[in-house]
Amino acid sequence: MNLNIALLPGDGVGPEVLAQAVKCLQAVEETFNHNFVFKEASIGAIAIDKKGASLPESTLNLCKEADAVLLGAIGHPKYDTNPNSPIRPEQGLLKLRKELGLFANIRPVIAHSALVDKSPLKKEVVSGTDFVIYRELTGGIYFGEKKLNEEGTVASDLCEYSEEEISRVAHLAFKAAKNRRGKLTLVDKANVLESSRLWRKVVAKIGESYPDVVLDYLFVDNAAMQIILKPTQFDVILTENMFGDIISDEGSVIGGSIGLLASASIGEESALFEPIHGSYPQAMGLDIANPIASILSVAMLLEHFGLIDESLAVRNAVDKSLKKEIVTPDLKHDSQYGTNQVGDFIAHNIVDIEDDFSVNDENIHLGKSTII
Ligand SMILES: NC(=O)c1ccc[n+]([C@@H]2O[C@H](COP(=O)([O-])OP(=O)(O)OC[C@H]3O[C@@H](n4cnc5c(N)ncnc54)[C@H](O)[C@@H]3O)[C@@H](O)[C@H]2O)c1
Ligand SMILES: CC(C)[C@H](C(=O)O)[C@@H](O)C(=O)O
Ligand SMILES: [Mg+2]
Repeated sequence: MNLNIALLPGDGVGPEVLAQAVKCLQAVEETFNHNFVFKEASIGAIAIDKKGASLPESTLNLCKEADAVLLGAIGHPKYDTNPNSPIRPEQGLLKLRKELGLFANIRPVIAHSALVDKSPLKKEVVSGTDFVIYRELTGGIYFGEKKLNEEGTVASDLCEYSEEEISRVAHLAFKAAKNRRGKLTLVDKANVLESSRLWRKVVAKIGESYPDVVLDYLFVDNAAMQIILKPTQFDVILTENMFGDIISDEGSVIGGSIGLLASASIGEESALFEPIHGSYPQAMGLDIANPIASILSVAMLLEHFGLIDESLAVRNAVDKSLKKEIVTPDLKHDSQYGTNQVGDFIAHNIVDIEDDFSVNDENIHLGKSTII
């Protein structure tokens, strides 16, 4: 397959983890005889420094022309410590999501069997966790009207949703639930918010056309508790933009590190793949950031294009690194392995499943558990 892939390394550890993802894509390209063309562009704080804009026009155009976008991370402490800065790295990512129409953000949360002792939660709580969050990505409070009065003493952010915005992501979530274990949980705050009540109405109506899927509802405060109390109860979680942002970072604790959680952002015509974590500025240049979230984003990219064996090959290589404990210090505090070595190990272990006799049933299950 020929694929044009736009690479946006971004800030902090973004370039370091993205480099490992690219190594893996190159290994897939070679092993399975594909042709991937990579073109790089800037976004975030580095783009502000270089071009005066967090999403330069040239970057946006490159992403629009590409088959897929692979992003590292954005964000810089000089903006985090100055929230009043009129120009911010995050604006670049939000604008990119909006311009590409990436309305569904898919974030799988899986407790890998080799890591159940690494979570701060008890092994018996996290074992068997396998759910996926469908987060609406281009609406809600992130994109509603923002106001600040002249004195700078009163501010507001509007949380607005239309039926159409809810239904397009809901359909994707129901389809995923149908292909998984048949359960969808809508997470909202319908006891308080009008927008959440609209979510319930629209999702309940759509649910009627998915009779194989059991739909239930949780208020977000309770959901935040249930996710760490009994994560195995979840299959697909559907939620609005901000709740999805928050509960996905919370969910990452289950697997042992946020450095493991990948995501796919899907639109009608574009798709972007990125770790859920940020630019982790404290780790920049130290070769300690976990590259697996970025590498598993590659697995999701390959699945998106129907390259299932290829995706499985990436997942199996990740699996091998976890089982052999070739991992970064977030998963093993005295680990001798850095970002680059973990990336090298995984890339070198990407083999066609038909030639890999070490693959066992668990690998195959893990490979197929992320349906996008
Ligand atoms: N999609 C994105 O690019 C994205 C996402 C979240 C935050 N951000 C931005 O990133 C900057 C830093 O934000 P933050 O500190 O709140 O969140 P962060 O995700 O960058 O880091 C939070 C903590 O998570 C852990 N962590 C993150 N990535 C890791 C990795 N690859 N390996 C191991 N551990 C990892 C570290 O303990 C870190 O202290 C901010 O500017 C923020 O706006 C960007
Ligand atoms: C950086 C920020 C705008 C972003 C978000 O809130 O969506 C991040 O936290 C994420 O989860 O991708
Ligand atoms: Mg986030």
